[in-house]
Amino acid sequence: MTTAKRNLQRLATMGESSEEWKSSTKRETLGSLEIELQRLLKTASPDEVKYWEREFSGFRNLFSRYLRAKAAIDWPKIMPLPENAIKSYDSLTEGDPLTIKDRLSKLVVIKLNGGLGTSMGCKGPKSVIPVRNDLTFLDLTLQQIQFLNWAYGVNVPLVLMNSFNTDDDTAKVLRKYANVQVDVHTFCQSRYPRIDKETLMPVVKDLKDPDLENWNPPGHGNFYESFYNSGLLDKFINEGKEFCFLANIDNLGATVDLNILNFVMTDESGGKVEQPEFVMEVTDKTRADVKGGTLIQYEDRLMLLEIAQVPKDFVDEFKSVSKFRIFNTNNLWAKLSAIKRLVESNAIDLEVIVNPKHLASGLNVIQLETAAGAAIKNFKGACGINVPRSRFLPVKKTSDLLLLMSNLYDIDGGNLTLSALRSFPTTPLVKLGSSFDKVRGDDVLSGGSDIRWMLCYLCAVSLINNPHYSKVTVQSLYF
Ligand SMILES: Cc1cn([C@H]2C[C@H](O)[C@@H](COP(=O)(O)OP(=O)(O)O[C@H]3O[C@H](CO)[C@@H](O)[C@H](O)[C@H]3O)O2)c(=O)[nH]c1=O
Repeated sequence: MTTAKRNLQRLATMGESSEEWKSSTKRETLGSLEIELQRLLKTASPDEVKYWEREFSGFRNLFSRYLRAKAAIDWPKIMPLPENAIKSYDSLTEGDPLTIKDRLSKLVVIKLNGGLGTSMGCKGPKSVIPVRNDLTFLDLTLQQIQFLNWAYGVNVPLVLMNSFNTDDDTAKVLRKYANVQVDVHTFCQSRYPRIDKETLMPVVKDLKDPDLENWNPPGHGNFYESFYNSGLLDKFINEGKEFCFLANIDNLGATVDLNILNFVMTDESGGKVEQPEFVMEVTDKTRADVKGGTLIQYEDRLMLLEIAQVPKDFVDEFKSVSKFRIFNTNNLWAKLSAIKRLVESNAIDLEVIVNPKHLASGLNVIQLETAAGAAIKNFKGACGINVPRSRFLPVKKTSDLLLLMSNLYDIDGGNLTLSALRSFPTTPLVKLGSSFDKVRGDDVLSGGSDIRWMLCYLCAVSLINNPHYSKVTVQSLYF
């Protein structure tokens, strides 16, 4: 009798729920996966065997957590956040001005640079899309750090976590920063096999097959392990660095904040309160914040809840701003020695997010991912800080980009601030028709811009400058 038939029989006789059924069949898959991974390893070129062994060890770990995990979050178990879970940003101070330099010298800035510009119709890394005056996310990020280093006479390094999708292109682009006064380091996150949705086995059959469709970067939660494996974590600890500030490269509001830096590095309680090893910057949720994550209290712990983990029936409730009032900006501060301790003891236990995809070949696959903020529950004394919206300027769609392209924001030293000429403290809600989904039709690395997009931009700039408009809706333009 086949495994599937045996399971069917068990289901009929034991009256198992469909969730239990799914879990039990998944568990039986682990053995088959092991055989498949061993077979795949034999197809690796001899000089890459060690690399693949390490990647598969991480993948095996993630896959078995996926098999062990309960299928969905138990919605009624979500509790209101405890009172002290989220600190108010206004309660923080910069601390002693004479020691700011000392604190900055113990900081490392890390930007998550594994994402592509595909959602805005671009090939290549998202970070090389021009935002303003032909300056890209990467240019502006470097300007921000260079400005900080000049202002305080320090040398805060910038680390980029690339993925196999962005590593080569980023390396090419980085050459142009040879004269910039910022120490830039890069490392590449893991590369895990995409899984056939039906068989739950890796799609790839030969490790020499160059087709990148067979692989996925396993989410930014992979940061902790990959940073450790890169050797950079140890290097920075040995140099006396204490904290890292980690953020999405597509959030230009994620600059180094001296108040939060002082909060994580200074024990003002004289040892009475446990110092936070981890801080998540959250912000008041708006109706624009539909995709992403929020902090919840679950099974007596703080937990990041991502939209992908929300059962279908509760998605509207999750998106509402009444029950879930705050939003994870993904600006995270983590103590380097704590990352080392947790990785070495295999104690970073991130919820597995299952991301279904449909490949060009027609195959339905799943990719397993984790989110960096989910580690909040593993660090000691972790908390959230409710930061002003100016620290969260995400660019996920061309409509977000339009705001940053327009003169709604002033730029100084790579930092964006809302123009004083704007009569409202809020930004306009921009809705663009589908003809403006793409930044440009060609490769972002090769330059050249899309004329329709530029016209739309010019039109919107004039709307934004008019204080009577709080909404910009451009469905289509004819010319
Ligand atoms: C999946 C993945 C992403 N990235 C990079 C690309 C982006 O710069 C950054 C965020 O990735 P996204 O896939 O866009 O994640 P996003 O949907 O924005 O969600 C994150 O950021 C949101 C705020 O924008 C938070 O509310 C969510 O809790 C958090 O998970 O991380 C990587 O470097 N590696 C990856 O594997």
